[in-house]
Amino acid sequence: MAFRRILIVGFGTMTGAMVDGWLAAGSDASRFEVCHPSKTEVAHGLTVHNAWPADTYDAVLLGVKPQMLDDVAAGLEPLIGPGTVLLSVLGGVTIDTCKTRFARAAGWVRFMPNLACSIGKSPNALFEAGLDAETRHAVTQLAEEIGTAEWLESEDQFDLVTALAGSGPGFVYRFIDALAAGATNLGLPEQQAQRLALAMVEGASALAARSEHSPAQLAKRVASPGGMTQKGLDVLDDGGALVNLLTDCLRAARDRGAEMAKGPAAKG
Ligand SMILES: NC(=O)C1=CN([C@@H]2O[C@H](COP(=O)(O)OP(=O)(O)OC[C@H]3O[C@@H](n4cnc5c(N)ncnc54)[C@H](O)[C@@H]3O)[C@@H](O)[C@H]2O)C=CC1
Ligand SMILES: O=C(O)[C@@H]1CCC=N1
Repeated sequence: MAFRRILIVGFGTMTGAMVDGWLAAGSDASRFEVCHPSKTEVAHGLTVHNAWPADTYDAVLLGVKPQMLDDVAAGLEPLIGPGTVLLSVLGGVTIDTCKTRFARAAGWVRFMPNLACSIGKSPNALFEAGLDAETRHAVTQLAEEIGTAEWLESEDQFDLVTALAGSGPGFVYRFIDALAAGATNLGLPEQQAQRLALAMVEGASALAARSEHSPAQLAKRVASPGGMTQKGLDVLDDGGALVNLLTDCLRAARDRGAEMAKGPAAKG
């Protein structure tokens, strides 16, 4: 079985990037429909419904902001019967919350992509409840069309995985900016620093992805003993500075997910 008809509720940055990826991977635009109360057109000429459609779909992809869940849940529920799987990309919204809102669904999936799905490079974290083996396979296929499928067998680590793989691009973009800002602080023209930082990260990550060496080994291959790179690495490694900073960063993002899961009052 494959998901042939998917209704998207909340067609924004994230679900738009997912559709870009699915279309690039060969899906036909007719596979997707969008439900939005005010939009008349969306990218790629997908069909837009301004009211809840009286139709059935293999899957509903929920992509509104988490704070908007209860604004759409009551209207959407009648569309999600025993033939429809609920796929949610909402950060900090648990499977139990999805089950409560859409109790009759064929199954519930937390599907955590990142924006690189638009180029087929998203590590997609997945957690499900209620799926049979065939439907779980269909979700795996859907994820693999836009990157990789990483199933979690327990929801406990979902917020941490979201912080790492979903929010991660935000942290990497900040790192690229910071590299460029550092070089600018030291005298390089800003535009040139940004160009070099971005091209360097692109090349370094592409190489790491296809190298037989781990990132730790690659760092050693760059650093000549007593040379320039080692001096720079010593700054990052001093007292575990970089690891500590990134642990704090991931902890803050992860814990925000748990806070959001407690309910609308916690959603800032
Ligand atoms: N942006 C990212 O990199 C990632 C976002 N996510 C999740 O994706 C979800 C959406 O985030 P973004 O795409 O960044 O936000 P966004 O603001 O770009 O998208 C939300 C969309 O929902 C639409 N919307 C609002 N009310 C609606 C309604 N009543 N009916 C139908 N559509 C409605 C908005 O017009 C907008 O297009 C969030 O829950 C977030 O946690 C998950 C992973 C990564
Ligand atoms: O910032 C957020 O809450 C969402 C979840 C992962 C990426 N964006």
